[in-house]
Amino acid sequence: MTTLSTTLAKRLEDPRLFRQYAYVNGKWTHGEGGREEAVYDPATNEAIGHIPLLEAEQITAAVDAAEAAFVQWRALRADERCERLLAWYDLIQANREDLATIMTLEQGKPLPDARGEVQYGASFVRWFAEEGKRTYGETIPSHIPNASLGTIKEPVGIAAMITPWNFPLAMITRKAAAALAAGCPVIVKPANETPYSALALAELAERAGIPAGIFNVVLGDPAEVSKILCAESRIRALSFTGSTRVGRLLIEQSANTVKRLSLELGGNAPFIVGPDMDPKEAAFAAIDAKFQTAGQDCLAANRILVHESIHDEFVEHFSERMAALTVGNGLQSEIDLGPLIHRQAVEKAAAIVDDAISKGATVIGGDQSQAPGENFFMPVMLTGVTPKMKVWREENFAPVAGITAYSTDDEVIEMANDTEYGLAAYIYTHDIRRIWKLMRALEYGMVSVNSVKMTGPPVPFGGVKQSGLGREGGATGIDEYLETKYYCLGALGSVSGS
Ligand SMILES: NC(=O)c1ccc[n+]([C@@H]2O[C@H](COP(=O)([O-])OP(=O)(O)OC[C@H]3O[C@@H](n4cnc5c(N)ncnc54)[C@H](O)[C@@H]3O)[C@@H](O)[C@H]2O)c1
Ligand SMILES: N[C@@H](CC=O)C(=O)O
Repeated sequence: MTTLSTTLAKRLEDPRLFRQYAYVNGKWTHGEGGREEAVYDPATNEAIGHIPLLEAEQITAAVDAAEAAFVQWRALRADERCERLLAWYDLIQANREDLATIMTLEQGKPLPDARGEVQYGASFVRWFAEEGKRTYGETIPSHIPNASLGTIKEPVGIAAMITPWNFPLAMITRKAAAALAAGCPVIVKPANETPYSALALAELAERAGIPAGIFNVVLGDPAEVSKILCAESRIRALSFTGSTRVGRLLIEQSANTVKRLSLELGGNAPFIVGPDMDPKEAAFAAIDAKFQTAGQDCLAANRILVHESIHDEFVEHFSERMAALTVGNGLQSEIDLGPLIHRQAVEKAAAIVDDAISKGATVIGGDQSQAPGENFFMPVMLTGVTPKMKVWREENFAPVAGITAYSTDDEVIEMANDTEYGLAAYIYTHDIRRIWKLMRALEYGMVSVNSVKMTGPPVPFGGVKQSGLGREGGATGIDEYLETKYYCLGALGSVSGS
């Protein structure tokens, strides 16, 4: 019998990249209790394969393995770890097409976007391979007679990572490469919706010579596994990307073991368009900022705030462009939007649209009878949105664009900041004074001016308020996995100028 999993394996140049096991201590592992879960292609709702749900002792075994492997991994020179990470980078690049196919099948995003994510994910591996060589300590001018003072950087210890389904590969590499370069072993718990990208990364890590126990992928019931990871005192750092709801839970669960926490949580990005903008140019940029990954992006423009003087023209261009977007199976060519991750996401999007309409918003587009399958959601634009509506307050994570008009800069600042979130904001205007005023006043970790693209390895990615803690990427991303050890070398005799 041909199943979709044999079909998936056949689609790959290297079928060994498709693994249906967890990966612990360098071994492909099934669940000792026999529990399994199916993984579905969101475009067709067909099962692509299964994953084992590990038992509690198996999660603890991953921690044992990481603890044992840590001794040698941290003892390697930074340039030796760099070589292994660069080998991993090369293998990710060499297998880009297979990795993209796996991603499209489990996540649904169009194949060109999946290829882009593989490239994006790989770029963090290369970045941190090099950054690992620059984890400098410092020399401190001494205030203690005959002493030398300074700091050295040391790996924090075992790092656990819990990652989401919307970027199944890059959200792992941005964390794991930083931790590995710092000398930490890693235990990844990917989203159950998209485990196969993580497992393919494990296969490639093994081939790259990353030792057993250093890169582990555990699978299981998310709440069960996370509880064990949080309670485990040998895990010193926990890095999570996902919803603010689960982020809060992990803070609570990690309190007893006082872990280093990095949290990349939800967003509710405002997209502000100034009165000087060409409405067509701004509308096309807003389309890109809203609809990538079918709106399932923490950076997606959630509230589009357009100056009243160009609002109507903006809306016209936006709706024209939105109507031209193609929705379908990401494996087909010329698709702009794939499916949402599952039926609940479609139901949530529909509820947000209904709520807005019931509170007075005007709806354009979104004829759901045209949806090419159960998990698809046709793009919708809502105008006249207000703070009372869910589309304003909640991250919709769907192709639902909420638009409203404003009249002054002060008003739009207040509107933009009227949320518990603070991840990313967009400003479109060429007026330098307005840019500076808005950029400084917006309570967001990242502000992008006249550019939809803002991310990449060299930048500190992260949010303020309830969008999270810490930064990933950039010159400081590796610090999430390093401890600063201060030393005082005393009784050195007379140390001149110490
Ligand atoms: N800030 C960022 O960098 C960033 C990037 C990507 C996604 N996100 C956010 O992620 C969210 C969407 O992703 P999602 O739906 O996968 O988020 P989610 O919080 O539901 O899941 C994220 C991870 O947590 C696990 N999880 C789910 N329930 C859990 C529980 N009760 N206890 C412990 N772990 C649990 C999931 O299995 C998954 O691995 C959005 O809010 C989005 O903004 C943020
Ligand atoms: N697009 C984001 C992921 C958020 O969902 C990124 O680039 O990190």
